[in-house]
Amino acid sequence: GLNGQRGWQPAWRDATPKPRYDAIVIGGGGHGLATAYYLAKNHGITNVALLERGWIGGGNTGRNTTIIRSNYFYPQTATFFEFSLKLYEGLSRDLNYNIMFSQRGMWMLGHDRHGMEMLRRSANAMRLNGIDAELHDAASVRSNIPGLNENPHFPILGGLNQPRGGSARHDAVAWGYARAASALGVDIIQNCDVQGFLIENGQVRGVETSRGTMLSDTVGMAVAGHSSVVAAKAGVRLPISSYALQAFVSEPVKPCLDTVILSPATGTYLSQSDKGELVIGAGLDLYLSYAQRGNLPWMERAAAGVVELFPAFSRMRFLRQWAGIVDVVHDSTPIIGATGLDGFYVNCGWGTGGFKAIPAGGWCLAHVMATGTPHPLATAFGLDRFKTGALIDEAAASGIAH
Ligand SMILES: Cc1cc2nc3c(=O)[nH]c(=O)nc-3n(C[C@H](O)[C@H](O)[C@H](O)COP(=O)(O)OP(=O)(O)OC[C@H]3O[C@@H](n4cnc5c(N)ncnc54)[C@H](O)[C@@H]3O)c2cc1C
Ligand SMILES: CSCC(=O)[O-]
Repeated sequence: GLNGQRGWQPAWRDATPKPRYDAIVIGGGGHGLATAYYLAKNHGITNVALLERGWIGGGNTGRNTTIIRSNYFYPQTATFFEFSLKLYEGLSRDLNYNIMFSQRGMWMLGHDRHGMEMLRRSANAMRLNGIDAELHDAASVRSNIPGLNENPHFPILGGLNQPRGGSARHDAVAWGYARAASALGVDIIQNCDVQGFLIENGQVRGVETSRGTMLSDTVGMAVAGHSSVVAAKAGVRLPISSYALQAFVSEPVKPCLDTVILSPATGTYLSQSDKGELVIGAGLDLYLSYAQRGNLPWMERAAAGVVELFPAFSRMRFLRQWAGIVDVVHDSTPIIGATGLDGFYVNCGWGTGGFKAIPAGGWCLAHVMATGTPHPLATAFGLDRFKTGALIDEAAASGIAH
């Protein structure tokens, strides 16, 4: 076995449910796993159960196109996503697990004067928030990204680069948090579907699951596209609509693209994985759905967008296509915090852009579960903003998938 241990050691204990925990986290994606880890690491709460109805990382965290960036507009969101990026920068060391975070830069392309105006606005907002941002003219974009098309339909007028942006291996983020949380005492419990809540006088007392009842006065939920469905079991309504967001990978080829590109006008974003596949994203399905599968119209549109940018890729073949169910909210800003049911807290509303938020999202959900008060970075992300109207409209920065 490894390091002289007896036999093969799993990365995390496949724990047997206990009747009572100090905290329960529902959802074995990145946000749930990070929450469980930070409950133990930051707050010393180790008698924690992480409940996942399938396998950890099987939801959006294992299905996304892995773009990490922090080019948001408003101080609240820019500060939050920049904190997340900073956590990502030290995460392999913190978890002692190589998440393969590659700060290869992240380019947003400007194809017309409106697009360039948006990029200038984004760059100014980033610099005002102390975030690295570089505006480039067309010649500089082309010198940094060889092979871009001379395309009259989508001319390259310029681009915004965030040099510290990039991508990471999504499975490794989930597995790294799971292994580190398990080592601190967290019970990782897979194949455990949360089917109901125990509630007494407005206070959560536990959950009913496919593997029995587990008691706790503190329950956190991070289930992304299934947030409305699960919260409804606790009598909590969330302003979330669930859509399928698709992604694709091509057959693996030799290294040909060494950065991350988002092209709002073509509705395409792409990078090249370490295995050599082009990782391609496109837009949301325009109808509500829980079907984690792709369809031909988006494949055609994604292929068209890639070829408009890189004609040389027109001979490549798609290898796989899939979808995840994303949790879209009206202002494209997350919801982290209390729900009105005492002891029950949520982390959701990430829509198409919550992979980059996993470290900070877990950090802040753990904080409010441990202390009962919102983390300073998440005070603006409360559910109450949908009553007060204090929305933070990040639709323009939250990704190009809307
Ligand atoms: C195709 C695609 C591309 C994307 N690209 C990017 C990107 O490039 N950059 C970026 O920042 N974001 C991106 N995202 C968004 C990002 O993937 C998500 O916002 C993020 O992964 C959400 O993490 P999570 O832990 O909240 O949810 P998930 O990883 O979906 O985990 C939720 C878990 O909850 C479990 N669950 C659900 N119901 C129950 C229940 N009743 N009981 C127990 N468990 C339950 C599910 O099985 C699931 O494993 C993309 C998403 C998709 C689908
Ligand atoms: C799915 S859009 C990717 C992102 O948020 O950078």
